[in-house]
Amino acid sequence: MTGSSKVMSPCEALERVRAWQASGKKVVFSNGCFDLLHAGHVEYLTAARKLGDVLVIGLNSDASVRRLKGPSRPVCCETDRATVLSALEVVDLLTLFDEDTPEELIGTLLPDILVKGADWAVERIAGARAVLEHGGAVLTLPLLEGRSTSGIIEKIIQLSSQSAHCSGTI
Ligand SMILES: Nc1ncnc2c1ncn2[C@@H]1O[C@H](COP(=O)(O)OP(=O)(O)OP(=O)(O)O)[C@@H](O)[C@H]1O
Ligand SMILES: O=P(O)(O)O[C@@H]1O[C@H]([C@H](O)CO)[C@@H](O)[C@H](O)[C@@H]1O
Repeated sequence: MTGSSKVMSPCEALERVRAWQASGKKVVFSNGCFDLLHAGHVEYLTAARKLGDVLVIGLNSDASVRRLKGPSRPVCCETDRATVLSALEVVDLLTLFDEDTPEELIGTLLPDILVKGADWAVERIAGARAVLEHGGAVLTLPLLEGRSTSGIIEKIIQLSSQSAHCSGTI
């Protein structure tokens, strides 16, 4: 499917997930803000996809990201974040959620495998209980050290203040 056709409403996503599961496919789910995509995201999503047959992403809406990461975030709007993520070959389906956590979405979709990066302890992962109670698995994947969206933002801020000093504008 092309990028845009991978982006669906939660209802459409549920239909697709149930159809995949009915045909014996293992559905992997992960969620996140995915603001400025970096190599850690790509490696993690590639590894997540290999855990099953299809990868479904729950993407935080702009309002959700703002509540979680502060008023200056996200840098990229939800439409752009969805476009970038769904262009990755390893992503099979993407749906937005507006809540603070994907608890409700995961409880509805009931994926076979729920994955987050190792920055999240399993007991803190939203939706873990529902997936485990339904016989699924909850896993964390290693982080690619030194990569983060906030780190990229910090680096840009530092570089711009250095260039401002050099040009004498501050
Ligand atoms: N360096 C990394 N290596 C592997 N996985 C990562 C890495 N950074 C984030 N992830 C995973 O990617 C998903 C999305 O995380 P998120 O969008 O918060 O990335 P981030 O770079 O940590 O952003 P921020 O710095 O704004 O918190 C999460 O499941 C997280 O565990
Ligand atoms: O991009 P992040 O900050 O890794 O994504 C968050 O993950 C939270 C996690 O699933 C623990 O619950 C989730 O609650 C939050 O909505 C973001 O997706």
